[in-house]
Amino acid sequence: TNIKPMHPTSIHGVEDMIRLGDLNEAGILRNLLIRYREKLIYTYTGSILVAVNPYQLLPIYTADQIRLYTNKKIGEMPPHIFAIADNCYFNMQRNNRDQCCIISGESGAGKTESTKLILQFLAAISGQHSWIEQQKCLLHCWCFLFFFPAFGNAKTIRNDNSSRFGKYIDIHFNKRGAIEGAKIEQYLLEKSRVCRQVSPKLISSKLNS
Ligand SMILES: Nc1ncnc2c1ncn2[C@@H]1O[C@H](COP(=O)(O)OP(=O)(O)OP(=O)(O)O)[C@@H](O)[C@H]1O
Repeated sequence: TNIKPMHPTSIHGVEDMIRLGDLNEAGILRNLLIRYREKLIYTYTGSILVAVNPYQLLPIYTADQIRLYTNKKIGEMPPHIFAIADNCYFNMQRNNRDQCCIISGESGAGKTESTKLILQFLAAISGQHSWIEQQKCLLHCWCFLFFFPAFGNAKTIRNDNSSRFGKYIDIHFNKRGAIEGAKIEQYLLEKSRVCRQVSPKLISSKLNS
């Protein structure tokens, strides 16, 4: 008796979940599932971007995609992590104010990958000014992509390359909008993320069972 007909927006899914007729947990999950099946891993909820980890390389992070998302308003193009990066970059330039991006999710959700994609976008659009600036941007990105994982990541049951600490990354731009430098300001070491080796006894009992 409590069964309600599905709202038309829940049949094909929507790009911005603010527009969902069934704005409840089931409606949101269904919308994300419909889009995920079509390999559409990004969905907006207003100005928040929800990303579903595809666990496969999708052809949506190319140089062409960067060009497509540069200097566009949120909502002008389908939801994408590049749209968020572009929005931050142009708001910073337009309003001359610092911008902040918060990336959250459970272990293995794709936070580090999303951070890398934002850096990739910022390096591409801010390194357009000169060759030296472009090389500087690339150097900063390489530090993030290779040095930090080498020191601070470990394989866990949830993620083969899991970060053992949270990062607060400050990216500094010059007046022309090119990346000047970057620093990691704080480390957040959660107790639950400190890892240790499993005891040899436990390993052998697992192997024998
Ligand atoms: N956009 C994406 N495209 C393709 N694969 C992805 C994407 N996002 C995440 N992945 C895959 O999921 C794995 C886990 O992602 P990631 O390391 O970013 O998670 P995390 O949220 O930072 O986890 P943790 O909190 O444990 O560090 C990656 O190694 C990658 O294989």
